[in-house]
Formats: sequence, C-alpha cells, structure tokens
Amino acid sequence: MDSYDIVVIGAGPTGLFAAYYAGFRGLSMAVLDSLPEPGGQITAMYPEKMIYDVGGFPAIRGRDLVQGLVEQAEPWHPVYLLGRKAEKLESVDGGVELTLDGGETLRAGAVLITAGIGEFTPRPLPAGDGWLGRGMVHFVPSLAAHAGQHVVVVGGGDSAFDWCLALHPVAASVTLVHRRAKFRAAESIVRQVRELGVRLVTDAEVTRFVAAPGGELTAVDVAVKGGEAEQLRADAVVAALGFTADLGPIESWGLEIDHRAISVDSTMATARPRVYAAGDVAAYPGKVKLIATGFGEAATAVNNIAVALNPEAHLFPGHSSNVE
Ligand SMILES: Cc1cc2nc3c(=O)[nH]c(=O)nc-3n(C[C@H](O)[C@H](O)[C@H](O)COP(=O)(O)OP(=O)(O)OC[C@H]3O[C@@H](n4cnc5c(N)ncnc54)[C@H](O)[C@@H]3O)c2cc1C
Repeated sequence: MDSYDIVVIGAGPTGLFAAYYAGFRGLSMAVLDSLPEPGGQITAMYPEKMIYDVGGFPAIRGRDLVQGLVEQAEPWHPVYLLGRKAEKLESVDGGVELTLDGGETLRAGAVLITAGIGEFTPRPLPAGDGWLGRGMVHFVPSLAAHAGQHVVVVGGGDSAFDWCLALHPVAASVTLVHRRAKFRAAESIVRQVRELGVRLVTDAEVTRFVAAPGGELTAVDVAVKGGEAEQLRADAVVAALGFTADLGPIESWGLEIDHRAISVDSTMATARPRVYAAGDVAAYPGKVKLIATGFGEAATAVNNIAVALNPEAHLFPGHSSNVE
C-alpha cells in the first residue's frame, strides 16, 4: 500500500497550492482528482477566462494560473492520481486510510480535503454515448490537440462560447450547435463569437455521431426544428452542456457538513482526527469562496498538519524567501 505524509483530495487551485506547501514543509504528498486534468473549477468551467483577483497578477488567464500552480509544486514531485476518486476514509493507527474507486488503498499521515464544490459530472450528450475519448470531449485540456480540426461545440452557455473563442484561432472550422434559439451565455461573448464568423446552428440537436470505416469520427448528424436535417463535418465534438457537482462519498465520512461544505476550525481541522479541509469545501463563519482564500487556507492547513505529524515541528514555516 502506498503511503504519504499528506494525501490531498482535489487538484483544484487550493489542492495544487497545498501540494507546493507540503513540499516546502518537507512532506511527501499525493494529489488525487476525479477529473483527468488538474485545475478544478478553473479547468472544467473557465480555463480561457481572465481572472482579476489573484494577488500579484493584475490579470491572468485561468489556464495559465493552473499551469503556474502545477509548475510551482513540481520541484517537490507530487504524485498525481488523476481520474481517481476517493470513496472511503477510515481512521487507522497514526493516520488515515483512503480507499479509491477500484478498491486501491492509500495510507496517509493526514488527509487534506480540497474537494471544492465536489466531484464534477458532465451533463451527457445522448448521441455521443460511447464516444468520450474517441472524438468527443467535455472540456479541452490542450487547444493544440485540435489544430486544423473541424470542431463542433454543443451547448449554449458561457463555456460553450468560451470554447468557440479559444478554438477558433487553431481549428480549421468551429460550429456551435444549440437546441434553443436563445443562449444562456453572456451577450458580450455571444457577440464576439458571431463577429468571428463562427456558425451558430440553433434550435438544433446532434442526433448521431458518424464514423469512418476505421471508426474515427468524421461528422455529426444534426436535426433542426422545423428545418432540414444536415450533416456537419467533425473531427472533434466538445459537449459543453455543463456539469453537476456533488460531494458524493465525502458526505458519508462522518464529518460535520454545513450547506454542502465541511465545518473546520481555525487550523482547518475537521471533526475527525488527521482530516483537514481547505478551499471552497471548507466552511466557517464569514467564509468567502475565492481562489485567494483557498491559497491562504491551504498554507494554514499544511502548516498545522506538519505539527500534527511531528509535534516538534514549528507551526510557522519560515519565509520561503530565506530558502535557497
Ligand atoms: C465561472 C466561474 C468563474 C469564477 N471566477 C473566479 C474569479 O474570478 N476569482 C476567484 O477567486 N474565484 C472565481 N471562481 C471560484 C473559484 O474557481 C473557486 O473558488 C476555486 O476553484 C475553488 O478552488 P478549490 O481548489 O477549493 O476547489 P475546486 O476548484 O472546486 O476543485 C476541487 C477538485 O476536487 C475534485 N474532487 C471533488 N471530490 C472528489 C473526490 N471524492 N475524489 C477526487 N476528486 C474530487 C474535483 O474534481 C475538483 O477538481 C469562479 C468560479 C466559476 C464557476
């Protein structure tokens, strides 16, 4: 069984900063996330948006903030367990045992839950059943992977339009398909996408994915309300229909849950020994759910964990600027 000083549950901005901090404190760590990529809500919902309220960055694109956090933690070699979900948590002698989906177990001196608003489940595109990873994605980790491709984006919210904006410069073509005539996305972003000349097919639904004899995606069939069905060339489909989020198994771990978040004290400790929480998932009076808040809480949690694991350790870590 693999064993770490800290297992961080959730590779959103809070979990990634906690990985840096654990390394800075000389602690070994694994970071697990049910998503296949790090970055939490930023990666899943707004990687192309500019963020204006992270200290030190007057403006930073979501994707770049996540990359910076990953780079910042990298010197400490965090073990990333991506696409893996924490299912069960048990207190054991000297720490915590976590069971992942698939039955694998991990031993941790302490667990830091940075699960945000919970595990994301993409809203399904029924016609795309069986196509995930074979031409269909729910979000785009790498724009370069779509260079020169014909891409069909399905959805009418901000993220669908964000993907159109981001993909337009690299893709051969981008077409948006939405089942209504009205969009949920902000008017300004809809206008930008229209101005780029992206084709918007509305009152329309993707009914079938069309494969070449080799099995690769070549097109999608689209039914248009009151109009003629058409076939759109497609090397890739981005199904941007939104996500549902759910704390899922974490709610059954014997923690104190308050409005879908975990109650913590000022050390970020939960009701269970050696289990801490930080970021959006951590609740206390006056809590403000922001990236900047999560960074501070991650530092508080990890420094307190360092003392819980070794009572002779100092709570104050020293200044990073003093370390060569
Ligand atoms: C559209 C939008 C715009 C925003 N703009 C801003 C902004 O401008 N400024 C700002 O400060 N904040 C903004 N926010 C809020 C900000 O994104 C959140 O405060 C931040 O992402 C919280 O980070 P986190 O790491 O605590 O949680 P999250 O980012 O939610 O990450 C939690 C991670 O935990 C994983 N997870 C959950 N349960 C499990 C499990 N059981 N097993 C494995 N993995 C699990 C999830 O998959 C997820 O990746 C915005 C949010 C949205 C939706």
